Amino acid sequence: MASHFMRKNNIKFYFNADRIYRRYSVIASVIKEANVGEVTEVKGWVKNLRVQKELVFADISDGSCAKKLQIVIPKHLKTDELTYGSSVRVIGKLSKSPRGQLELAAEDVKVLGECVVLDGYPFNPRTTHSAEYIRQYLHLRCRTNYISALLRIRNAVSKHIHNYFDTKNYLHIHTPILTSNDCEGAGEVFKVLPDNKDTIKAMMQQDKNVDNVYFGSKTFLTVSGQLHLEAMCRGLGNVYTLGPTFRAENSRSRLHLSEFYMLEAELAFCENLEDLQSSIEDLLKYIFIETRNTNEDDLYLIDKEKNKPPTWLDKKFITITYTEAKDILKRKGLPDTEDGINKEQELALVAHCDNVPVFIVRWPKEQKSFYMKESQDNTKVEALDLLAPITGEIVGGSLREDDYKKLKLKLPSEALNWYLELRKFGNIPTGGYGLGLERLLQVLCSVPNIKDTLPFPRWPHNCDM
Ligand SMILES: NC(=O)C[C@H](N)C(=O)O
Repeated sequence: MASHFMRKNNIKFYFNADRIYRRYSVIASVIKEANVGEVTEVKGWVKNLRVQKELVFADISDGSCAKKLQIVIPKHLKTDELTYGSSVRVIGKLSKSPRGQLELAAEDVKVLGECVVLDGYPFNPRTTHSAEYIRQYLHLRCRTNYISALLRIRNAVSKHIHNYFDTKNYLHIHTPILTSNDCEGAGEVFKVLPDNKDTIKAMMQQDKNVDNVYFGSKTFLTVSGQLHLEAMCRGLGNVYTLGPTFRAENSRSRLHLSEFYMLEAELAFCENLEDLQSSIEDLLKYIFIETRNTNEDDLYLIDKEKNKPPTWLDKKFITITYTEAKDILKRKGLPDTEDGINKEQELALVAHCDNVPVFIVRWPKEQKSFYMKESQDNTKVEALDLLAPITGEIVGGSLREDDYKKLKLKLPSEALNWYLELRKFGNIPTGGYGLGLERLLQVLCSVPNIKDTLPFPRWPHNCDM
């Protein structure tokens, strides 16, 4: 449509026979700049449509922010294709509504993509759809307020994480996704094999064991980048990674995914759990505060009642030992479990602490992984779990065993000799932790089901697209 353009203050303006208008801007910047009087082009999806006698009011959103822009359309510009859910391009003059809200008085409206609601479009502006209902439409659900707000917050949180570590001088390390180690030893690895007959045939001529055909040893999707981070930490200092992580756990619970994003940090020269704890607490508070600053509207869109700042933001996190935690649970009369602390018990402990996050420290060594440092009482390890409201466990971490002889005895496989060797050459004490990004989002936004915190969740029998 536009035949020429010109620039003013580095903004492109198009002009054709009868009008000059500012070229397409996302709604976030149109609202932010609020240039009343300017003729502007916007594009987006119709979220609401109210047809009145002379005018049609359409709320348009384009995903760039939580807010919608109201478009005021003279009746003669309304076509049959302009319906709820359709995508549109509108040119109009920005003005203030009688209530002082920014709106666009449409001069030109073009439907870019029709949306035939009767043809099976699953959403409807007059219905409040449940999260379960929306979850059936993974390919369309980013059009809903709930999911779009969560995905904008997810984007912001990952930026805040990188900013935080950048200001603290940590190096961001890309740890591998394909690996031969099962860091946690919990039997939850996905095995990777080539899906190509010729490759398999050629490889099998060298090695008859089908498990070993690809890289010469069993290959898994990573369950944790920790061991690789530990290697990097002994040369680069403080390091972290934020990437996809996989667990073949046969669980469909509201807290589990087969593929999730884990933030893992490894702290150089870290000699006690208290230092590890204060760095976790500092990070979490930073993310919560920053996200409230950057995404207040999105938090409000998700749930204006529940998403008030948590009461614990200005309180110190609580610390109790594993033994004390077990005593508390006993006094509360919860059935005892020999092996660790289950979800119900985790949430009971958080409630006991007035919903302030609580570190459970010094765990029985047989319950934890081989790499954890033995406590002075050698039945325990210097490990921590951080429990939070909604999810229970949100962070797991430990000091790492730095005694060569002890580690050698606990090493689960010779394939990890490289890891053992780190203790031989200029070793340093380190500690680190892993924080699941999706669980963090659950706590931050009060989201009951983890499957709503990422675009395409994977869980057993659910990997169709
Ligand atoms: N980096 C960490 O300490 C996290 C730990 N490896 C886990 O997966 O729980």
